[in-house]
Amino acid sequence: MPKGGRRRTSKDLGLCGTAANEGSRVERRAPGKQGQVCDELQHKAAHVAPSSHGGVMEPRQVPQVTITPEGGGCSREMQQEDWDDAADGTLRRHLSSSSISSTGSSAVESEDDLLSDNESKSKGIITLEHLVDTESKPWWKLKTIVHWSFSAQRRKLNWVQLAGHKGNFKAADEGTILKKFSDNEKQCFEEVQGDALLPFVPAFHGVAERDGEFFLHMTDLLAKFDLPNVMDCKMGVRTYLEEELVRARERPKPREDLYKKMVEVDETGPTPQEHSQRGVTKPRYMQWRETLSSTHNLGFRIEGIKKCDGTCRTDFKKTKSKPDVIQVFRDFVGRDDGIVKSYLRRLSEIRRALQASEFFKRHEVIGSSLLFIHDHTGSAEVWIIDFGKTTALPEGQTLSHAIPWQEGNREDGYLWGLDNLIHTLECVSSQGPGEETRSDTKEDQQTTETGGQ
Ligand SMILES: Nc1ncnc2c1ncn2[C@@H]1O[C@H](COP(=O)(O)OP(=O)(O)OP(=O)(O)O)[C@@H](O)[C@H]1O
Ligand SMILES: O=P(O)(O)O[C@@H]1[C@H](O)[C@H](O)[C@@H](OP(=O)(O)O)[C@H](OP(=O)(O)O)[C@H]1O
Repeated sequence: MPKGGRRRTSKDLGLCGTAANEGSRVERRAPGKQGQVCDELQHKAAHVAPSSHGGVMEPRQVPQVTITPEGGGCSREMQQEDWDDAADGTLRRHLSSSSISSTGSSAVESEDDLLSDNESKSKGIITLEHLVDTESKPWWKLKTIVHWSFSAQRRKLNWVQLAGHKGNFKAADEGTILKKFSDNEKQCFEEVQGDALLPFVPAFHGVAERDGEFFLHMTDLLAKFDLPNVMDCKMGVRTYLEEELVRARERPKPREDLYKKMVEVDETGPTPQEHSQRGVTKPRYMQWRETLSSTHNLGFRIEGIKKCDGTCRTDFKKTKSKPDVIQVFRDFVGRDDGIVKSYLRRLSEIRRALQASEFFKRHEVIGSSLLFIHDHTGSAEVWIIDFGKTTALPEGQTLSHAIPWQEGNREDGYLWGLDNLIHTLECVSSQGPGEETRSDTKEDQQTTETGGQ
């Protein structure tokens, strides 16, 4: 979740050349090389792309993406089947303007851009549309195909960013991705080395530089899956930092973008004053999001789901009640009880690890997600991602992660949310909820003190 700001230099980051420490190793790719790699990839793609006419793809074989009318831009990457569809030249896809590879514009853009997320995070189911007619666009304008060598294609076709900020991710070497640098997140990655949580967070490969910008280099959790189903659940009862609350109180800064997002979902959301100023403060928006979704009543919320059939949904802002959440989970896992069991096992392991973790005890974990991934082979995993807003507590202070938040105590409700999440999945399982969780999780058990912004 690193925010805009100016570009970081290695000096800003306190990095000098290649540090000995693996955690702070900076990889560099020479500026200009990317263009060359891109050209090579274009060249290769032109020769390996499935085509009935020698090496070069014909315009009519180019897949694009369609967002259904109710939709905005769902984060969406090309899927394997898209490629297959492209091969027989029968499908055509349109892509929302905010999404990656939207316009079929110049192929000069970086291949990495194909991993970028779109502007709006939600709302659309992507569908295929059969090609009736063809537009003749030169193949070199169609960046959806020309960027990847065949070996790299499969992984990239699988990749999806379900939540978070646009453009935060880039492709990297086989099985890895780059996330925009945040000092806070880097520190967290370094601190979990040696902690009980290590087996549950993506492997961290250090800091990487691309064309003067810095990134956290980490394992791509989707890489080893075959057409994965992916779900992002944001954990905790609170999604903003206490310091954001304090700042907004001291210097309230109503934001129009947040006001617009609020009105888009619920016209009656803003107060009369917010309507007249056409702005809401960040904590106010975040609290509204929390109470509208299941963050407040369950301690987690669903941010997005991508299924193996290529459909992608991030329109869960109002998915709040336990039965509604259970229904979404049920749909996500299909009727596969084996997958549910694997997820439950993994969640129990994560729970044990959290309880044993020194890192967890000493950090306020805000905005972090659990990423659920499974595929048709029966493989199912859950990973802890996004430490962008995970903050160390003052020396000597620890959190229970299970008691209600009151301003000042910095509790995040993570464990309470995890128990509710486990209970939700148990309800999805054919065996129903177990005794243990049934007794200690209850919807709406936690009340939070918002401090009102
Ligand atoms: N290591 C990873 N492997 C595969 N996919 C990942 C990985 N990390 C993140 N993602 C994808 O990217 C999305 C956003 O990740 P993340 O939450 O880290 O981004 P962010 O920009 O910090 O989000 P936010 O703005 O909510 O804090 C996830 O929902 C997931 O789809
Ligand atoms: O999910 P929505 O409704 O799109 O709302 C965004 C979401 O809650 C992000 O977590 C938050 O970023 P942080 O977690 O980094 O605070 C972002 O704040 P931002 O607009 O200030 O980036 C919100 O706009």
